[in-house]
Amino acid sequence: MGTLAAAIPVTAGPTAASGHAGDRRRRRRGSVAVRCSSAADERQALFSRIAPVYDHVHDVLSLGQHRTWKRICVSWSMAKRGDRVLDLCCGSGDLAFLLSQKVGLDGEQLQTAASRQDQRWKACYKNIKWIEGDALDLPFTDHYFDAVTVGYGLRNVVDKPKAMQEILRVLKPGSRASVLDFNKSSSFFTASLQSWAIDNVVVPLASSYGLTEEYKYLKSSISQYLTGEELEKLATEAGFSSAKHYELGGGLMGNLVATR
Ligand SMILES: C/C(=C\Cc1cc(O)c2ccccc2c1O)CCC[C@H](C)CCC[C@H](C)CCCC(C)C
Ligand SMILES: C[S@@+](CC[C@H](N)C(=O)[O-])C[C@H]1O[C@@H](n2cnc3c(N)ncnc32)[C@H](O)[C@@H]1O
Repeated sequence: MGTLAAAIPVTAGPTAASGHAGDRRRRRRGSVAVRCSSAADERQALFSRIAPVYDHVHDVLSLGQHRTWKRICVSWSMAKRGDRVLDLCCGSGDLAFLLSQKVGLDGEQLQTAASRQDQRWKACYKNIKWIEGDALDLPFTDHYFDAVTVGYGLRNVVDKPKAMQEILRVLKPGSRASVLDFNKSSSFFTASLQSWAIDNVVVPLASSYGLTEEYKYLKSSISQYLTGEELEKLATEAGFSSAKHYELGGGLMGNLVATR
């Protein structure tokens, strides 16, 4: 189990009710879905250990660039005002908050999100539902979302084809999935630079927070990940009509855009 976040702006009246009809678990209208990070297995426990310093470590290590990469991921999802969107593997919610601003608040505010005590709190964030769920068994009906984002999550799920099939299932026809992650580069130079940066910058800094092993996992997870070309194939084999992987950050990161 892990973390999901759905930004679901609702218009007053019947749409609001139908907005819940799609939930497999049929939550009561106005129910508060509270995000709780499950520590069901070691990988979830790893992210729970990182959570307290997650944003700060990333700001320092990427010189704030991770926020740019996340904005690009959300932009390429084509989420727009009034859409119903999902941020899968949402973690501390960076992409969910960006999506929330994209889709905005239309009409009645239906949900109270788990609040993140942050002076940047915006009214639209009330359209977010924080849900504990499994990317491999999403608690939503078919064709439920106008866009899905996954930020640094697909690399961490144990069954990537199943995750892509679930994303496809919950997307409306013609909608997009935007998947941001580290890039498993085919370039020897880029792969060597990335490996050097993780060994000599990322892990030493993470060690100062007592997170040596956690960030050593990062390197092994990238080595076991898929290249951009393999991610495109993963998406089309799952049933997406088109898929394109774009390199970011000089090839250190990558974003897959797949259209249903
Ligand atoms: C937000 C980022 C990574 C999230 C993340 C994902 C994982 O799967 C992990 C697994 C285990 C431990 C930690 C993570 C994890 O943090 C990307 C930005 C943060 C990176 C750690 C920074 C990487 C820096 C580049 C290698 C070099 C950047 C050079 C230049 C400043 C662009
Ligand atoms: C590196 S964090 C990414 C957080 C956030 N998306 C970001 O961009 O910073 C990976 C997240 O994936 C979640 N995760 C891993 N496997 C999952 C699964 N099967 N279902 C749902 N979430 C999962 C973890 O709980 C963690 O919050």
